[in-house]
Amino acid sequence: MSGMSMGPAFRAMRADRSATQQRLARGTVRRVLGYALPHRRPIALFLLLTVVDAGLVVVSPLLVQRIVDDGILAGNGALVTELALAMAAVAILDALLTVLVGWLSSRIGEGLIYDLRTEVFGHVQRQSLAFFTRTQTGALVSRLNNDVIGAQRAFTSTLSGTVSNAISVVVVGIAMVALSWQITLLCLVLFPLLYLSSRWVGNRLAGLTRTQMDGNADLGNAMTERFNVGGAMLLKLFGRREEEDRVFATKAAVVRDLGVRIALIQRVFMAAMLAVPALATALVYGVGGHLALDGALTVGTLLALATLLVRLLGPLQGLSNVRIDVMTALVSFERVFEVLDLPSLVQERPDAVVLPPSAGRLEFDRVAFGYPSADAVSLASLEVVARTDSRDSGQVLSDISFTAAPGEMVALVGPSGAGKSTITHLVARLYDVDRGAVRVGGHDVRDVTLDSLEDAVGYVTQDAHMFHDTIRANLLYARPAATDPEIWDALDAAQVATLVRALPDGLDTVVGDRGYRLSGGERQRLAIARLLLKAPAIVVLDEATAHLDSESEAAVQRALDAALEGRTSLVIAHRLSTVRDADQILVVDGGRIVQRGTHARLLAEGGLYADLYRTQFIADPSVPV
Ligand SMILES: Nc1ncnc2c1ncn2[C@@H]1O[C@H](COP(=O)(O)OP(=O)(O)OP(=O)(O)O)[C@@H](O)[C@H]1O
Repeated sequence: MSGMSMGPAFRAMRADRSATQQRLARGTVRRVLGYALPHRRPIALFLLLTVVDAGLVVVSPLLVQRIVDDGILAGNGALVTELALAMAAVAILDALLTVLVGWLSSRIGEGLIYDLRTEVFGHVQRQSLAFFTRTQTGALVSRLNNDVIGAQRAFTSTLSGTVSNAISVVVVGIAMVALSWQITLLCLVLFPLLYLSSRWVGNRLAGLTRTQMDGNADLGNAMTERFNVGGAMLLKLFGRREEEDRVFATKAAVVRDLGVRIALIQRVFMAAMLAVPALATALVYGVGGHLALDGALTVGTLLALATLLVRLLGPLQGLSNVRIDVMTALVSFERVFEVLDLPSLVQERPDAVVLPPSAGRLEFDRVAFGYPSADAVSLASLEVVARTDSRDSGQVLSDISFTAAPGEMVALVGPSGAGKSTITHLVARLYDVDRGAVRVGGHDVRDVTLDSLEDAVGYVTQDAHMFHDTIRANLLYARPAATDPEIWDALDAAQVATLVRALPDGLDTVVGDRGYRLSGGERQRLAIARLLLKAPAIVVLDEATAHLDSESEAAVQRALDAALEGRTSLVIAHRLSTVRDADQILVVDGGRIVQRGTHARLLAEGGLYADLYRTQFIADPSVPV
C-alpha cells in the first residue's frame, strides 16, 4: 500500500496507450457493471477494506512524529513503548488487510474470468460451422484467454488501484498540509516533473512494447505454422531450411533489439523515479531543517513530513495512469463482447418441436443455397490473413429436390466441386438453406430442436475426428449412458473389436491428436462404432476416397453395412458396390441434380453418369456392370 512499487507502475507504463484513443460503443460501461453485479458483496467489502488500508498510510508517520517529539525529546519512556507497540499493531493490521484485500480481489477477479469464459465458450460452441471455417483457431483461443484475463486484471487492479491511490493522495495530502502547509506547497513543484516524465516514458514504452508484441506474435505464428505435421512436411519437401532460418533470425533480431531499448528506457525511468523522491526528501530536510532550527517546526513533524512525502509519490504516479487503465479494461471487455454479440446463423426457434428419434424420412424440397459471406459469420479481427468481405460464394445449389423414404439409400455422385458435400451439410443444419426446405420425418429442420435433430442424424466423414482421449471416452461422446457390453457390441459390428482388444490398454487406450496412431481404416471403423452407439435414424456418409488395402476396405465395408442396415442414408459414393446398392442415385453437377435413377437405369441412359462410371467407379473397364 505504501511507498512505490515499480512492477505495477511499469505494467501501466507499458500499457497500450492507443486504448485511450479508441471509441467505445454506447452502453459498454453499463454492460461491464452488469458483470460486476453478481459480485457486489465481495466488491463492497473489498472497497471498504481498501479505503481503511489506504487510510493507514498516514498513521505510522504521525506516530513517528509523536514518538520523537513527545516521547524521545520529552524523555517520556512509557510513551515511547506505547507508541512503538501501536506502530507494531498498525503494521500487523496492515499485513492482515493486505491479505484480505488480495483474497477478495482474486475472488472477484477469478469469478469474473469464470463468468466471461464460460459464457464465451458456450456462445462460440453454438456458432454455425461457417464461423469455424473462417476463423483462425489461434486468434479465437487467444481472444478467449488473453482478453478475458486482460478484462479481469484491468477490472480488479483498476478498481483497487484507483480507489486506494485516490484515498491515499487525499489522506496524505491533508496530513501534510496539517503538519506544514509551506513545505507541502514546496513539494507540489516536483509533481508536474514526475507527471511529465512518466507520460513521456509511457508514450515511448507503449509504442515499443506494441511493436515488440507484434514481433513476438509474428514469431509465434511462424513457429505454429511450421511445426505442425503439415507445415513441417512442406518445409522438408521443398527443402527451404536455410531461407526459413534467415527469415526467422531477422524477425527474432527485431524483437531482441526492441527488448534492449525497452529495458534501457525502463532503467532510465527507474533511476528518475528513485531520484525524484530523494530530491524531494532533500528539499524537505533542507527547508524543514531550517524551520526546525528557527523553532517553527518540531523534529518529529519534520520526520513525519519526510515519510509522508515518499508515500505520496506512488499513489500519484498510479493516478496519472488511471485513464489508460480504465480504457484498457474497457477495450478488453469490448473485444470479448464483440465475440458474444456475433449471432449464430443457425439458431433454434423458441417454439421448436422435438423430433421423434425414429424420424427416418429425408426430403429436400426445391433447395437453393450459397455459402454465407464472411462478414455475416465471422469477425475481421479473428481472421489474421483474410479480411472479411461481403461477397458470398454465389449460388452453390439450385433447385435440389429428392426424397429418401425410411430405410432407403440415396447416393450422391458428381464431379469435384459439384456440391455433394454441401448437400450433406444441410441435413443436420450445419448451414441453413436460402430457399426451399430440408425436412426430416416430415418436419422442416428449422422447426425442430437442434438436440433432437442431432440425435436423428449421424455423420461419418472421411477424416473422422477423435478427441485426444481414451477410446471409451470418444465412444461415450455419442451416448454417455452406454454400458461396456453395448460399447463392445458396437465395436464388434464396426469390425474393430479385435483391434481394440489387442491394444495393451484396451478401451482405455488414448487416441486422437497425440494419442495412439490409428490407420485411416481403423479410424473410420471407430467412427462407425461411435455412430452405431448413437443409433441415428438417418446416416450421412462420405465414403473414403483414400485407398485402403483390400482387407481393410472389406472390413470398413462390413462395418458400413452394419451402420446403414435399416437406416435412411445419404452417401457421397466412391464405391461401385454403393452405387449398385443405392435405391436412388443423384448425379450432381454445377449445384443441380442433372440425372437420377438406379444404377442400371442411369447406365442405360448414358450421359454424365455413364462417364463418371467409367472414370470414377471402375478402374478396370473390363469389370462387368
Ligand atoms: N465453406 C465454404 N465457403 C464457401 N464456399 C464453399 C465452402 N465449401 C465449399 N464451397 C464451394 O461450394 C462448391 C461445392 O463444394 P462441395 O464441397 O459441396 O463440392 P463436392 O461436390 O463435395 O466436391 P468434392 O467431391 O471435391 O468434395 C465449390 O465450388 C466450393 O468451392
